[in-house]
Amino acid sequence: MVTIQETEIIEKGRLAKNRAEELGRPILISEVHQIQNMNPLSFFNIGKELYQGERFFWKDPNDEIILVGIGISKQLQTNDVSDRFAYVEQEWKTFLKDSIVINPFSIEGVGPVIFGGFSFDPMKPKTQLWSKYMDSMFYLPKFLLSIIKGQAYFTTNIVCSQYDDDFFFQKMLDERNELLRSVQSSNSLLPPILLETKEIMSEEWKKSVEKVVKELSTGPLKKVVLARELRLKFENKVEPEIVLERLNRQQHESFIFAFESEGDCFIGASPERLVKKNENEIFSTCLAGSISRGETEEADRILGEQLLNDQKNLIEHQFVVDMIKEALEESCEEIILPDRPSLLKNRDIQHLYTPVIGKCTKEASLLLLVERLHPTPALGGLPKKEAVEKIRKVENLDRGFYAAPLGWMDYKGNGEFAVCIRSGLIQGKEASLFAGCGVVADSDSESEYLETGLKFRPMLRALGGN
Ligand SMILES: C=C(O[C@H]1C=CC=C(C(=O)O)[C@@H]1O)C(=O)O
Ligand SMILES: [Mg+2]
Repeated sequence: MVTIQETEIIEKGRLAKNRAEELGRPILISEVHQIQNMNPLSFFNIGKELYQGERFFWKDPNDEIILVGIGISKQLQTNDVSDRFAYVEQEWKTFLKDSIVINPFSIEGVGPVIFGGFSFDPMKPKTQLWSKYMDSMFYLPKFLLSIIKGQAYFTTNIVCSQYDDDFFFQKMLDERNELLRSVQSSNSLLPPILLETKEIMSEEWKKSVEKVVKELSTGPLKKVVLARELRLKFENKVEPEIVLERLNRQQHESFIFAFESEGDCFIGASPERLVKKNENEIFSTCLAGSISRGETEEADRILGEQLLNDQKNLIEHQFVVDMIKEALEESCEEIILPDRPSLLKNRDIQHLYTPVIGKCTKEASLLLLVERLHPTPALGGLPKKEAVEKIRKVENLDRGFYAAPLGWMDYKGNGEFAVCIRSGLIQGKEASLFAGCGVVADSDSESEYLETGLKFRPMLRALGGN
């Protein structure tokens, strides 16, 4: 059992209350404790009863940073399309001002950390599908479990107003202790039973790929990523906890994420980083160009070789490399990347992969980098603006958070965002899965269709499909 004994919260709470009174606005108190290790999935599960719809889960491919948030102590969100990145940045800064942070550890990902993201295209008319999610949406959790390079930390965030008394702080601490006490209880959840899989407008989708291919050889567009949807029906309500546990097991070398909102859950296992910032160190990833995995080691190696030498895929990949390099050049003093892609192999698919590292200038904040990079031509196309407009026009899909940046940022400005592909939206007894592919002048609609089929597999398997 995990317990947190000593606590400064009550004492500092009085200080925060006075500060709130003086300034006439709520003040954040955040307290960090080092704790014994606990299973992050079990921690996510115990929030189920009291905090469903108010949880998030994040794990990077190397297990270096795992974050699980439960309860919402503050939301930063807007549907205003202008300057949404700067808006979140500004709101977060303002909110942190005058806060009281009790954190003896100088490591990333502990203390006040917000988690969330930005929808793919705020200009695309919203449908019912994503009605529970805003275009920019972040949570500061009440309770955050951070497992950083194997060591567990627990952050309690309390937003206190001038009207809060000792009783209020004691209540939060009781809530925390209750939560930590129940970590060991295991719940028996029903695995999803898939009843129906429906491809949404797949023939129309192939036609739009063909149409875009024709335009690519004549107009200014060089690449457009087109996505499609699978709608699934289940016998019972799908439990995100089980899906998360399976994704974590089946796609362990990916970013594993879940982001709940009012009963819906956006969830997935993405192999693609958008950007990570640790002080002035920047890491990004170019991932585009795909082929299937082989049944045997030899067959797999041959497929990999084929991909590494395939002109269509190399071009599809190079657009991403050029754009990411250019976007980072604006804010980085130094950028290092290999001159040829290597292979990144996931369970169902292999990709062309180019990692990028850089050293950014002082002015470059994480969200500024996210704004510059999103969407890379692995998700949008090239040129960026024209490609996004094309997608808005021809795609019969409300992408919502699919292919969008989702991740975390701490109070020191460090953080990481993944590109949320290989993902789906769970809604009670139904779910939508999304997959897209880079359409270039040499694309063939049937092969692109099959490629998206491979990209549905990780989510389908985790949801009990084949
Ligand atoms: C858009 C997706 O994948 C991107 C990432 C890697 C390879 C891709 C490709 O080869 O087309 C896509 O650009 C998706 O999985 O939905
Ligand atoms: Mg492709």
